[in-house]
Amino acid sequence: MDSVIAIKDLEFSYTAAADPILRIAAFQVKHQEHVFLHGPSGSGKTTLLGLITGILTSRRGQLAVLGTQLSDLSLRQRDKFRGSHLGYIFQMFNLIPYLNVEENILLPLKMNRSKREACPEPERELSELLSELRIEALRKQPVHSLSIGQQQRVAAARSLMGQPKLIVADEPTSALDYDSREAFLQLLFRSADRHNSTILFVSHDHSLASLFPRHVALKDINSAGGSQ
Ligand SMILES: Nc1ncnc2c1ncn2[C@@H]1O[C@H](COP(=O)(O)OP(=O)(O)OP(=O)(O)O)[C@@H](O)[C@H]1O
Repeated sequence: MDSVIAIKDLEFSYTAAADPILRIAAFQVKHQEHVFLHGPSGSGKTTLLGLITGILTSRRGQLAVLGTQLSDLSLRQRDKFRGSHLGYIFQMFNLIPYLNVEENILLPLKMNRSKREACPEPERELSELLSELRIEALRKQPVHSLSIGQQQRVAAARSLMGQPKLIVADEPTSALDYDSREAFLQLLFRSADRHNSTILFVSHDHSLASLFPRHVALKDINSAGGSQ
């Protein structure tokens, strides 16, 4: 299996009566690629990530992640699939505010058996991630006491915990200045490469594109009209 994401003739609208927001004839992401997907606000980036992570489902076309057709899975199976194989970083990070840094990073292992099994030495992996993302000194601090940049690195560490094959990131750097974003991405890339993880990173901020070996404009793969 060469493609981590394989889309063919995918079509999606939020309601049956509405015009499609996404109509994608073909889009593939290969193993260990770092892909930057950009498009203006409202163009459908988050919707596409919702489909790839199995939070949303499409009635038309094919969408395979790691060789599994998501439409073949029930809602419960999709939740399990996401927990087992994906790591994600969202705009608001979705950290649990009253837990400390290490508790947040270890959460994917608590929630998912496959990730637990992929990680026989959780303490060692935790220490490596804390060190790689330069947050060792913060490990016992509750996340609500951290700066945005620190929270972002905790979210990145959590997304890498349990060696997910695919990491999807939805504008996780929007609150940072350019230098901090670049430094964060370099850390994320290094950590992902060490874990052999593939990255799909979406943003409306085109200035980050040059940091990625492959960039894709959503409008170039999406033939639906919408607000692009
Ligand atoms: N739950 C929903 N129900 C109906 N329409 C929605 C829903 N979520 C998003 N949309 C619409 O789908 C379109 C695409 O939204 P989406 O959030 O995917 O865009 P985006 O490119 O991620 O935008 P941004 O960069 O602002 O986050 C927008 O027109 C939006 O209004």
